[in-house]
Amino acid sequence: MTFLAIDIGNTRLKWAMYDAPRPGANLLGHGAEFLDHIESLAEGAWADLPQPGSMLGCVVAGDQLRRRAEEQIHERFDCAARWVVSSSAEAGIINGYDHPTRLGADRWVAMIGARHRMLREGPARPMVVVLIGTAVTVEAIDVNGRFLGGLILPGHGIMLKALESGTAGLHVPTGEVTDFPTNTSDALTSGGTYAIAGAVERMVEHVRKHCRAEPVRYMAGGAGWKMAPSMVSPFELVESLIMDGLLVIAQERMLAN
Ligand SMILES: Nc1ncnc2c1ncn2[C@@H]1O[C@H](COP(=O)(O)OP(=O)(O)OP(=O)(O)O)[C@@H](O)[C@H]1O
Ligand SMILES: CC(C)(CO)[C@@H](O)C(=O)NCCC(=O)O
Ligand SMILES: [K+]
Repeated sequence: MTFLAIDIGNTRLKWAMYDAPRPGANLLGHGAEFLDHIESLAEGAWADLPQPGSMLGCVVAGDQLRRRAEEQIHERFDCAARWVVSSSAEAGIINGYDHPTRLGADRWVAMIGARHRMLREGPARPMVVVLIGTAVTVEAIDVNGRFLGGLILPGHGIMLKALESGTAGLHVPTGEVTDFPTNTSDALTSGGTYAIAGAVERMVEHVRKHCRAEPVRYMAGGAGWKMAPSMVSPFELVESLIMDGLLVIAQERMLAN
């Protein structure tokens, strides 16, 4: 039974079609569209896909974008649109947020995907899970799968836009990440990169201290590959963390029915 997974972030919609709703399923196709281009999905990227038996997605871009995606799903496929809502516990993660449903669904799903991956590879350990997209999020999870809390910070693009709009002289091309930047481009690019790397490392230290163990470290998101070389503690780049989480949830829900 084929399965369609969709992740609607604040910049792009990512989708992936699998041959079954279970972790490790074979990928039949995948793609990403900027949010302005959602209306082209049914007649474009999805035109030649097989019918999904079911779908599951996560949305952080708001109700209007969710509805625009649902129109494309219903235009092209004969399956109900279902979206993950963060809850107090699901698929091995316990939600420590003050208001569990206010936690971004992308963060929730990524943690579920991460926990499942870690347990497949070895014994349970605490985790730090980082998403590097439009915004950056840094989650702390203890050895029992309890989400302790997380950071939200501006992504690289938003940091640069904020500096450009708040100053007179900071409109420059993208630079290189260097230890000692000696021009404006390199200073901005390195500043943004190390702001993210530094925040992430603080969370790694918080988890080490609180959990008294070395955390497993995973990162994902469209700009993850750009950040990976600049991280302080090494992070494993797992591009599919959100899709993996959607597969885990879809399988658990099927087994429960
Ligand atoms: N050198 C860089 N290092 C880190 N991030 C960068 C860099 N250059 C650009 N970015 C930013 O990374 C952000 C994420 O890009 P992208 O759209 O690929 O991620 P995404 O995971 O699809 O985001 P979302 O899920 O929020 O839609 C963009 O805001 C982009 O401007
Ligand atoms: C923080 C983002 C923008 C990251 O994509 C998203 O997860 C979101 O909109 N979250 C809702 C607020 C929260 O998670 O506390
Ligand atoms: K995202």
